Amino acid sequence: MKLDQVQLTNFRNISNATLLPSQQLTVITGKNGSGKSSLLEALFYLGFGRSFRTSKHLSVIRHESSSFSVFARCTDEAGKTSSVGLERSLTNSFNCSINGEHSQRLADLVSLIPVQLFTPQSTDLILGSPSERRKFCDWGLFHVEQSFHLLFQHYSKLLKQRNAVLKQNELRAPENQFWEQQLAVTGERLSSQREAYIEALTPIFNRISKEFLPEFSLEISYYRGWDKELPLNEVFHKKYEYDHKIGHTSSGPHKADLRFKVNHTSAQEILSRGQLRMAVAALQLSQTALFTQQSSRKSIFLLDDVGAELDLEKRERFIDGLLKMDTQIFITAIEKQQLEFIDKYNDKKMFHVEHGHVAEE
Ligand SMILES: Nc1ncnc2c1ncn2[C@@H]1O[C@H](COP(=O)(O)OP(=O)(O)OP(=O)(O)O)[C@@H](O)[C@H]1O
Repeated sequence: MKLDQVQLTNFRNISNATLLPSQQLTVITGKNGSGKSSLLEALFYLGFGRSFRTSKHLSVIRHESSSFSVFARCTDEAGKTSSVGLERSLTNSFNCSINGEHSQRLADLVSLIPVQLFTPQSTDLILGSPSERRKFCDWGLFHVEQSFHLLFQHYSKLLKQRNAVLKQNELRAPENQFWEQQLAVTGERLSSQREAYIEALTPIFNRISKEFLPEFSLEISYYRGWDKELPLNEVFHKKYEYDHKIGHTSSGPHKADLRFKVNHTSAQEILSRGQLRMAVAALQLSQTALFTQQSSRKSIFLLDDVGAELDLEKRERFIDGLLKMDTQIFITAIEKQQLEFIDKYNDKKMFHVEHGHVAEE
């Protein structure tokens, strides 16, 4: 999917903007606080239904306005065009639309627009909590495995139910044991999909990480969230007393993690901040490659403040890699000089943002 036109209304400091981006590379420049990241944040909303900077939708609505909207006209790989968008208001009402049809189901919208993001906070993917890494893995599955979203929702619902029952100490009731069994079956299926995903990602990551960090041999491995020797229902059974004591389920795919090692030691113990960024860039490039390979679709990549993140050579390598996979890229930078190599790209568009006004250069 590629975006042909994007229209924002009352989004942060942008009252109104219409953008006709390049199908390949769109560069957005402007001073600090001009509204560059806000533009990317709006695009991120199309792919995730939320911001990458805040969990409060209301903070995104332009001051003194009652709602914001983001709409886009896009074309898929078969040449079919669609109009999609979403709106959020101060009363927290939410609406998304696909070709004029209104819906409350965010998944319908975000499944159409596969968006990835690289920001100054991207090292959280390695340094942050396991939930960041699960989200990373689940993004790939959500966009490729049709059954994943339902499976994930089903598992989350059953897990909530087990946790509620655990607090009441009624898990041994026969009807609750039935639900626990369902949780174990769903958890095993969810975990198999994640394992297969990481297995497919690993050789791609091994190749790409060597290009970004040739001096290291980075390894990625998957921890499924419980003892690899035991089936999940047995673990639930064995840990019942402990889970009851702590009031929630301590094992299962909701505890899964990805681990990164360099010479058998945690990557975060060895790599510098800049090297961690390169490892994340390699990881995201690998995910884009796998996405393209598994789905024959194109993704949209947002690179925020790229100048602060990678050195010039790695910036170029990253962008070259994404363009090779026909990814539609949006980059923000304070100054064009941070991207001095972009003259070599023919299909590009440049925009400048000043006090929330977006103009093509
Ligand atoms: N809800 C809002 N309504 C109006 N303006 C807002 C709102 N939220 C944030 N702003 C302002 O919008 C401006 C744009 O911020 P943004 O983060 O997009 O800038 P930027 O160009 O990416 O800057 P930097 O280079 O410093 O990261 C800031 O001046 C900010 O104070």
